[in-house]
Amino acid sequence: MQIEKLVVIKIGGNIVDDKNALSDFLSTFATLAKSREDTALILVHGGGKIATKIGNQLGIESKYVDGRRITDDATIDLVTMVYGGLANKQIVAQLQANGCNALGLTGADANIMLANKRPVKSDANGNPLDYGWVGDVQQKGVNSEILYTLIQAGITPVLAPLTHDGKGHILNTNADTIAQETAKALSEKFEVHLIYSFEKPGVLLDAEDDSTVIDILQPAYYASLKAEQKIFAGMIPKLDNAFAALNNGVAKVIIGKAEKLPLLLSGESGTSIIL
Ligand SMILES: Nc1ncnc2c1ncn2[C@@H]1O[C@H](COP(=O)(O)OP(=O)(O)O)[C@@H](O)[C@H]1O
Ligand SMILES: CC(=O)N[C@@H](CCC(=O)OP(=O)(O)O)C(=O)O
Repeated sequence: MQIEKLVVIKIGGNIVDDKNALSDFLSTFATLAKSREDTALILVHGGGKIATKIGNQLGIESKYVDGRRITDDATIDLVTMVYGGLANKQIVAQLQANGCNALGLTGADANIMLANKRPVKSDANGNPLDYGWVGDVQQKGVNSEILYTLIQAGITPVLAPLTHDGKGHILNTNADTIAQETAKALSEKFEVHLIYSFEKPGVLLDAEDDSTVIDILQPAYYASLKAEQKIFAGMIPKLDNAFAALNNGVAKVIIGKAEKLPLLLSGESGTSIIL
């Protein structure tokens, strides 16, 4: 059967770090990957929490500015090992165990994602802000041809949050951005849906109260909730990526609980992001 749809699913760091939640998620993911012949899946994983934990064990301190990790020389080695190795390969092995033919990739593999090292900027106080080895994906930096070929061959790509600069350096790129860029690039070839799955049931009116899920979020409402600081931290880059995806050809974006993956796909759970 012709593949007409693609769902890019991002799984957040708190699930990647929770053995039971991850194993349940991957079993459901594999079932979905096998069951819908006209729909392909790509999995993008985070892993920030594990990198922070292992960094602490190794004496490498984690520092974030605006939801992005400051990535010095020691940190890029750490995240290359954790995202490109431990997290990616454990996920791939579990998908294989569930009968899903997954292939784990960083952005350097098969030149999947080219990025530019983020230039040093000024912070709010006028001091230099150097993110280190953090990459912003280049325009047309996603190798959609190779992802398309893999999908057509029945392979499920599993993407780690690492890119490369084409000059031999690995760069650290937020996993929400990897998912958005992948979804955007492939929307030239498929109808693409983007799902941000994490430990909460959606975008919440009160981040501490799971019963306050916002069903539909549009840009003006987002701006006012952000101004009131009801949306903060990692949810800001996630939503910026969600709106960027919709503005660039992605058909649908849903944010919700990893446990509810089938219902997120059918739009029966989570927050729908709408322009
Ligand atoms: N309004 C909100 N609704 C839900 N989560 C929110 C909200 N505002 C901030 N957050 C925070 O954003 C986090 C999700 O972003 P992030 O930590 O980057 O997770 P992930 O690893 O899944 O991308 C949540 O765990 C929560 O603490
Ligand atoms: C540049 C940057 O911040 N990269 C992220 C990549 C991992 C990630 O995004 O993981 P989650 O989805 O679990 O947050 C980081 O190192 O934390």
